[in-house]
Amino acid sequence: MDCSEFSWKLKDHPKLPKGKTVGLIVLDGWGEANPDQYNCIHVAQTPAMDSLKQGAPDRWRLVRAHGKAVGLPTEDDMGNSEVGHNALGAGRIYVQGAKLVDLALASGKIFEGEGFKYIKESFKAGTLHLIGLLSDGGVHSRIDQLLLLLKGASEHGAKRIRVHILTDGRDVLDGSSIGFVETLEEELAHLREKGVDAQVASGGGRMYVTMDRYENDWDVVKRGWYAQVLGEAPYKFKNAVEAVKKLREETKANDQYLPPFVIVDENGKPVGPIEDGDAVVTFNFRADRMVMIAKVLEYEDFDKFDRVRFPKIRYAGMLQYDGELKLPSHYLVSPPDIERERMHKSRLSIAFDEYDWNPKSIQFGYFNPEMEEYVEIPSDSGITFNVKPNMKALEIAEKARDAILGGKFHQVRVNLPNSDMVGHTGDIEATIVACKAADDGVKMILDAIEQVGGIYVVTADHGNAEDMVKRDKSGKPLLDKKGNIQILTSHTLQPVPIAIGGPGLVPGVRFCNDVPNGGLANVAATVMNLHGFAAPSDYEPTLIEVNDN
Ligand SMILES: O=C(O)[C@H](O)COP(=O)(O)O
Ligand SMILES: [Mn+2]
Ligand SMILES: [Mn+2]
Repeated sequence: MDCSEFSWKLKDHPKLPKGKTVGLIVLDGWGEANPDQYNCIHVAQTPAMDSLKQGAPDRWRLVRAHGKAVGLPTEDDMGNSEVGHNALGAGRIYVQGAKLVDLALASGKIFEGEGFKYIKESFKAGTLHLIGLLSDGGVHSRIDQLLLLLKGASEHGAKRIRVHILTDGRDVLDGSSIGFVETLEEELAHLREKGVDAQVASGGGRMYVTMDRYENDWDVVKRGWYAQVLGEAPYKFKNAVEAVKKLREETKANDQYLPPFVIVDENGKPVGPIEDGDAVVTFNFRADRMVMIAKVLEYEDFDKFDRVRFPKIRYAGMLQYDGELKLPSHYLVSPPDIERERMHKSRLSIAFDEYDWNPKSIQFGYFNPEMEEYVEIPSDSGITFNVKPNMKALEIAEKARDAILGGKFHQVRVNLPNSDMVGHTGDIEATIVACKAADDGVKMILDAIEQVGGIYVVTADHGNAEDMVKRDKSGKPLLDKKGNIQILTSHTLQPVPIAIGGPGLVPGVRFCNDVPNGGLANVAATVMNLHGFAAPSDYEPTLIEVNDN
């Protein structure tokens, strides 16, 4: 784009007025699916969301929130917060991290880039360590990418490789980690046949080891540091398959929460602590749960916990995880270059500290600090969210309500996390409570919009709570070997609702019929219209039209 021609200024919408307060609610993990007992949104009392659906048929519709509509490689890829919020904020479909890594691996360019050249310098004298989430979930990482990376690294000179695994059970079925470790072990055995000294060195469950986010709990990262770098953990095993099987049995922990372990040799010595001169790659492409470990691995000055030993390593991320902090400074694949959202309106964003549209899930930061404010409501830490499924929905809704009534902002947007965070625990009863809590929050915010004569937009970033069971192709719940239903802790491929309304909405506004495959990326243009602006021409088209009759 020629910068001299570019202007952030948006054109006026030909028909829609400016000056209305727009309340934008993103329900986290709230999709639309068949109504049955495993659809927690259906089972829960959700009068506010029900009334939006039943109230005005041309102001409620579904939009796509998975697969190619949000820049993911295939239609089998479920949506997630990062890609969903990116699409919502960017108004266009950008190829996301998963696909960028696929392309770089397929073309081999990943091994020619600056990041790989940098770590390669350690291959002669040092060990290559790969740390990341071991599953095929495709949200944070993918095992097939790890296997290609292992193969490519060994072909490019890595002679000693150690893998530090984080078991999933959140984006994939609980218990599936055993199979993923077996697959990894097979590949490591192949490498060993070819003369590469390759082994798993440590591990632990993703929610308990390493993959914390937004500095919620540094102990999570510290446990990982001890296992991966210092070679110290409460559990020691000779091999990783045995480790995962035994820990699941003995501690009754699920894959997400397995305690940290290290692999030791016949003499009880850890096989792969990270030492001076080694190379380290964190192979997750998604950023949010990698920023903290990137800081620990990269920052000279660090005071969140005592690292005991800070090895001199060459470290690269799969992607750069934080564009503002330029963290890590070396990376194998460039992240999506998402243009900043264009919105010249004052706004308040309120989020539970797990997510937000902006700035954390994407690398935007403040557009204009004088016109924006971000509010974070701290989450409960140290518990799984099924214990307190109401979470902070009430506090979030009250903040949003007060901001709307206060009249300082043109736009107040809010993320209600309950259905997603509790849905990930796989606890169906608790998820039903969570959906009701989110709906209560919606009601409070819609009431405030009503009072100020504003406009609301209610949507979601991806599905989760609307389907809590793994199904066969015909939609029938799948049973495990013991005859129990297989609980689905992950997101889904389902579309999500979007509803508009409020006293400030011009009566003729409705969803148009000519965007039948509309997705989350179409929401930005829609919201711009509701603020009285036309969207830029390169945006995905608006979902609304104004009927003058
Ligand atoms: O990181 C997580 O919690 C899950 O892998 C995905 O959930 P999210 O995309 O809603 O964050
Ligand atoms: Mn989400
Ligand atoms: Mn989620």
